[in-house]
Amino acid sequence: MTPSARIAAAIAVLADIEARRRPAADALKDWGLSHRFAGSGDRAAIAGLVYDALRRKASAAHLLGATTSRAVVLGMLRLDRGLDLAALEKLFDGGRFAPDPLTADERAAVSAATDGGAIGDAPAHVAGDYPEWLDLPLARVFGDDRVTEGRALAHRAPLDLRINTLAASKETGRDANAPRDKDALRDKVLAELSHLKPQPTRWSPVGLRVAIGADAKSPPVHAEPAFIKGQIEVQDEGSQVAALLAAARPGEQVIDLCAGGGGKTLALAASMENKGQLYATDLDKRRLAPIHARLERAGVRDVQVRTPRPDIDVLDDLSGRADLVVVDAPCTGTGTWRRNPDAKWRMRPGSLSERLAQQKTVLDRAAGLVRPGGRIVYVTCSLLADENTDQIQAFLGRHPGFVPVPPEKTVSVLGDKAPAFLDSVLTFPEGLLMTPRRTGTDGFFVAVLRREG
Ligand SMILES: C[S@@+](CC[C@H](N)C(=O)[O-])C[C@H]1O[C@@H](n2cnc3c(N)ncnc32)[C@H](O)[C@@H]1O
Repeated sequence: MTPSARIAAAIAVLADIEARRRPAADALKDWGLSHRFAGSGDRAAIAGLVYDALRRKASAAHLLGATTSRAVVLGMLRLDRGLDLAALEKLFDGGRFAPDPLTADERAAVSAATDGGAIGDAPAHVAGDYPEWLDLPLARVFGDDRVTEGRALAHRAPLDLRINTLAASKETGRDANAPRDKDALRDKVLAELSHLKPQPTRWSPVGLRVAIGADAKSPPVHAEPAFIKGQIEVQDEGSQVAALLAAARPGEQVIDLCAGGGGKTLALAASMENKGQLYATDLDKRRLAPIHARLERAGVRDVQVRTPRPDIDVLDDLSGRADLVVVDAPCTGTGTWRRNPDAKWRMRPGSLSERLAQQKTVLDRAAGLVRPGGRIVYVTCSLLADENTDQIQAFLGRHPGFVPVPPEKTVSVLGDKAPAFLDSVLTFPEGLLMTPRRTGTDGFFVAVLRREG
């Protein structure tokens, strides 16, 4: 397909998303099924256009003074990809598979935008590309910075990988993860993945980052020998750091209460160097199911999966015994808008209240599992105070035996990176917040709560 035809296809897919209020992934899949001639490169490019347009939906529509899919794609190409009038006229040339030529109004609008994507006097939620109803909640956390925070959330996310240090002992046969074995593994993985040009991540000592171009597909990491051998996992650096901040130590009794597919469980198991006991559970057994294969592949030996059962508390025997309970809570996911731009516009106030109730339930359950002197680590991938600091304040009100550990202490596990990390995050008495703008990661809130002995 020509670049123009790909743009026309992206406009059609966006129109379908809007008209039928359906998820972008479904609309893209249907488009692929009804256009079987399109190759994988075409599909990736069209998906890239659709997701980038969703990322910049409000500012692009504002630039063009219209909310049609055509306006949003055109605005995105100008604001996000920096195409000037001449380049856009070449693409919108009215050819057989191309979008219609630009109108006089469209030409004027795209010419008015400055390079770098500024759009003048737009209100904060438009310039920051987020739903208007979230302006007040975001202003509460970020103040005037909410526009730049929103802009950073409207960029494409890189692909982050976590090196599984447990694979080092699998390779060497030695039980302990000696630092030299870990270094050797990292060098080996870097060499094996050199075609992806990975770079070490800024904060996580076990992270690698792969940049993804505008029209490029995410590389098929699952087919890499390093992945098959359990040496790498796909995990955003923010999620890696959240797991590191939990500071699970070898020999501890740790519960991962919202384990889902096991992303954090695997990282916690690596911190524990396969020593101690990690219990993984989730409310939803379907979400938990993939964890078994992932644990196997990663060479994790110290995890017991406790699959939920109706009318039975599968953690009953652990009451008041855990050194650490990790609550990777269900949340609105506002910190992951870079990866899910579709979710940004689909989010409704009702889903926030639902998540708040779930967070309260799961935090209260965690409180009953921690031993005196033990800790709860509460994590969300949300930016909203209601789900983060407010939720923790309310918890502390209900459970006066817990105290928050100050972020200055929590970050010490990052070693020599701790001071710069602390300067980058937003800190609160209850915890800390990473954001794409501040830490280059997805948005993650982390609170550590110690049960007094
Ligand atoms: C953010 S996801 C977990 C992601 C996972 N930890 C990972 O790193 O891949 C939140 C999880 O909480 C689970 N959940 C919701 N309410 C729960 C509850 N009351 N108890 C336990 N898990 C719950 C959901 O099913 C969902 O899998």
